[in-house]
Amino acid sequence: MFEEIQNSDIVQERALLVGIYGPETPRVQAEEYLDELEMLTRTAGGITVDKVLQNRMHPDPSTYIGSGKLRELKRRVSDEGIDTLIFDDDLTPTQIRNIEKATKAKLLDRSGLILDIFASRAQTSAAKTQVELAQLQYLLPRLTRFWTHLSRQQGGIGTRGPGETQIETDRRLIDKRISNLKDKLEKLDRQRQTQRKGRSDNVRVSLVGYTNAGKSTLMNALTDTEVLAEDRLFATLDSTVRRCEIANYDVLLSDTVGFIRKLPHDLIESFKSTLDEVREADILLHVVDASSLMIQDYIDVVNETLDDMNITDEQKVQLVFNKIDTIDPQRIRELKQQYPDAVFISAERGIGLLKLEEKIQNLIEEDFVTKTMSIPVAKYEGVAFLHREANILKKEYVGSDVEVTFSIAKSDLMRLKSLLENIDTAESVA
Ligand SMILES: Nc1nc2c(ncn2[C@@H]2O[C@H](COP(=O)(O)OP(=O)(O)OP(=O)(O)O)[C@@H](O)[C@H]2O)c(=O)[nH]1
Ligand SMILES: [Mg+2]
Repeated sequence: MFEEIQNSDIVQERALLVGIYGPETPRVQAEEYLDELEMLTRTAGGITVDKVLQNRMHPDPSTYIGSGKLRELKRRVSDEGIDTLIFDDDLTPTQIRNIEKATKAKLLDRSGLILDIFASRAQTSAAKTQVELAQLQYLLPRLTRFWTHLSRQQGGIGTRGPGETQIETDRRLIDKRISNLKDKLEKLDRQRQTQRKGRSDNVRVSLVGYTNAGKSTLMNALTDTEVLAEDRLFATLDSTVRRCEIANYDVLLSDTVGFIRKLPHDLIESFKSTLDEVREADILLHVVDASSLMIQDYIDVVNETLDDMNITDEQKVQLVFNKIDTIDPQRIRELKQQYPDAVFISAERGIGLLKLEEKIQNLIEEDFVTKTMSIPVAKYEGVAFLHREANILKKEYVGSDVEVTFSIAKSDLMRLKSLLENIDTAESVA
């Protein structure tokens, strides 16, 4: 049963990729989706034999593609030695059943493929747990499919009764496993939270962006370390945090998992806590691959995913166009016009990094002010607040006052002021 879930036998499988285009997805876009699916297939270790697109108003509810196309697929599966059909959209259990029956090929959809890649790349206990949870949640509504799979191997027909029982047993097992995994994740979460405590004085910067945009390469360039960066999708699954200095500020820089369109919802759910680093960051550097053609699409996917993960827009987001070494100057000029606030860099060649650091410094300083205030000692709540939220630069007692020089985020300064106003100081005046 659990062997099936792993899907890892995709290694060197020969695959046909299948998608549709129509009123909602123009052909060029569908082609880009399939190119990306090809990259995913390669990352999973498969070989794309061909990409098949069909023009349709909607996916067919029972077979996704039309019956003519289905027959064509069936023929190609046997003629060209195709092992697997990979669909760009998620299929319903009915569609899976019907297509499997008609083509006798192994089926995978985009979510299944992404989950498979995540499973093969997960290194740490947290990532492994998160991926397994997502896989089981993905599998649960599709259990029938795996049963048809098994029943066919066992000779099929007539096994329906025992099959149903088997599914019930599997379902219970999986439910139990899911709740175990959730418990484990909660524990890991608490550990992580303890680790994060004590970091609150630093400025936190998080790298976010589409997979393969160059986040890890930028992390390496800014921190002089070696985080794995490679030309594969989802090279990074866990957040890595590194300390670095930017314009005299102690910065905690975190590198995170990349996003992709149609990221399976279960995966988003289970990776939520990995992205706590992002949630708690002061500044997000949104890294974009400047060489791609549909830049705004990629930016939108990242923004939508951040929304999905309830990452509030309290943080400042700085667009960083990477890989400018791969595009011509004319294109750079166009992009600069379209995105006047973006920074343009090549993380690999070290181009534009000083500009980027300057920008980060500006963002930090926009937010922080340095202040000197005299606070009556009696308003100890105010002083305690400062100790908690500000960087104290100087502190001196002058009579019944304490004179403090501190640097603080503007929003916290407002909170401090209203806190001080609301403390009743009648006693201290007397
Ligand atoms: N030409 C060029 N290639 C780059 C640049 N920055 C990164 N790359 C390449 O882009 C690929 C992806 O880089 P990564 O840093 O792994 O990208 P990532 O955003 O961390 O990707 P995931 O962790 O998979 O989400 C690698 O092959 C890098 O060598 C750049 O400035 N120029
Ligand atoms: Mg990475």
